[in-house]
Amino acid sequence: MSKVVVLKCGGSIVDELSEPFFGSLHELKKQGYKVVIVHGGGPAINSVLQSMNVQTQFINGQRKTTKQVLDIAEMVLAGQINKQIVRALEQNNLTSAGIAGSDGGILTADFLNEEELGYVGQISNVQIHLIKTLLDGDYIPVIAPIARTEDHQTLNVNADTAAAAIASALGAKKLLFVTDVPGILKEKQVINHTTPDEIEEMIGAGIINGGMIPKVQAAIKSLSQSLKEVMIVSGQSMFVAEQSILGTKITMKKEAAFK
Ligand SMILES: Nc1ncnc2c1ncn2[C@@H]1O[C@H](COP(=O)(O)OP(=O)(O)O)[C@@H](O)[C@H]1O
Ligand SMILES: CC(=O)N[C@@H](CCC(=O)OP(=O)(O)O)C(=O)O
Repeated sequence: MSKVVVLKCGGSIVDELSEPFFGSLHELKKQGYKVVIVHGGGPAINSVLQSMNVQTQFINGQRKTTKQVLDIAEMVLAGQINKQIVRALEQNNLTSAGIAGSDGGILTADFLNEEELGYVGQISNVQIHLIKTLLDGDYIPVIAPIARTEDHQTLNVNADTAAAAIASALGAKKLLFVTDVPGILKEKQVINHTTPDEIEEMIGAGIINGGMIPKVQAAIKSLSQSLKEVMIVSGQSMFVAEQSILGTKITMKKEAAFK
């Protein structure tokens, strides 16, 4: 298959995707990339839960998911947010098809920690057939982070983790986390380039915290021979500009970035 780029579109930014974001997608397609979008929707789930007076809690970046929370998460992710992104892409002349990771057997998962987290999945297998079929038809697959167990129980999956697993399974050349900050920030400055070792130090020092933690952890886990760099970029700026991508680049080692 031709070159694939996976974009993880954070829930923090889905309402604010702007002209430069769609311009970047057109630019990637022009450069010969097939684009896959995996999206989150944490803030939208929070607001529905709040309107229903249901308490919600995160443990290490994973939402504690009771049966009631699972139903709401699936409704918001695979319904509201998924369709919102497809509509925005179509409005910007990008043909797309919205699906969930639970469709076509894409994401199989085990319970991550049933006792502590409830219906939260840890991905055990990715089946890429449906994604490839859509890419072959020139659709941008837009994937909600919902998985199934081997015996068909639906599970809620952190979207950063889902994007990294899908990028690995597709042998993607690029994985970009599109979020509401222009990259990893240190003393209010964007770090242009960093490595897993430096990231561990920044987590230890509290420089990287909250929602940035599952993102950088997923990024590190996905680095491989085929996926040599992962980017964290803003959904409000053009992240593909004159062949170079703006944001924070994560590679195994510093030198690798200049090869
Ligand atoms: N060092 C850091 N640099 C940038 N953002 C950080 C950092 N540490 C924590 N964050 C937080 O991570 C957030 C992005 O993660 P998150 O809210 O989960 O977004 P998304 O919905 O896009 O996944 C930022 O808005 C910021 O508040
Ligand atoms: C298990 C788990 O935490 N699932 C996430 C799925 C959505 C998500 O990850 O959305 P963001 O990318 O906006 O954070 C949740 O319920 O919020």
